[in-house]
Amino acid sequence: MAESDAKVDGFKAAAAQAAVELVKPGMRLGLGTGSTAYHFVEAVGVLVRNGLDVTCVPTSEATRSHAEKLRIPLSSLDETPQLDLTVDGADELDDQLRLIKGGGGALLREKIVATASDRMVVIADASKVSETLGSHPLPVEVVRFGLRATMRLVEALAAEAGCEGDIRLRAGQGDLPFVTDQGNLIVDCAFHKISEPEVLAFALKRVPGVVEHGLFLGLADLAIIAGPGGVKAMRRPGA
Ligand SMILES: O=C(CO)[C@H](O)[C@H](O)COP(=O)(O)O
Repeated sequence: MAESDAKVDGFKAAAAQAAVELVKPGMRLGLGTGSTAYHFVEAVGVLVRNGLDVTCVPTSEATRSHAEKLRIPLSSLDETPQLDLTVDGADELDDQLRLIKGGGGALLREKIVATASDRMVVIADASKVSETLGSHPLPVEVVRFGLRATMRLVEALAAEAGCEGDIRLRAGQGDLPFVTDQGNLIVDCAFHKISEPEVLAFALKRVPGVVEHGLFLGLADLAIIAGPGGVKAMRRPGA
């Protein structure tokens, strides 16, 4: 039976609380996006209120406004191009800490911030862990120009990479498409099973209209997973 929303939210909060233990004075932090990262931002807000000195780079406008309300000192990657630690959620992860991200539409900034960080830590409730990626649709950020041609090419190259399924433009408000913080669109690809994420990632990067995809490969070092059995750490093999 599926856990209740309140229970799942409690697991998200527990994972975030465990991750905040990694935050040390003077750190430059990347702040993720989504309902799990929300708890982490809240916890950092408490540390800041208690006098901790940190500098944070948000991965979305939503996280920026949340952090501003908590008076967390903010910076940008232009001012602070190298970060010590980024803590972010994920839509799905496997035991090699390969991730699907972008359910909240922030994948591009999230990937840029995670890549600029010495360490990326994922926080999630246990329902996000999968044996094989693909249960969650893969978000792909695309430019508006040539949208239909880009979607056709995504479909064709993904099929060559062994992934087939429904590919659709993410809806926003009313009849409008969802627009990312960077002014791009998101195409959600319901592949159901991504047996070789590296092969698919390489294929998607060949499409000129694709800005970035939600496969985060080799980026996360540690995942903090909370569920009915408590809080557990998963490490990337070889990290
Ligand atoms: O990638 C993301 C946003 O772009 C989020 O981290 C991901 O969607 C998980 O969100 P949540 O913690 O709300 O389940």
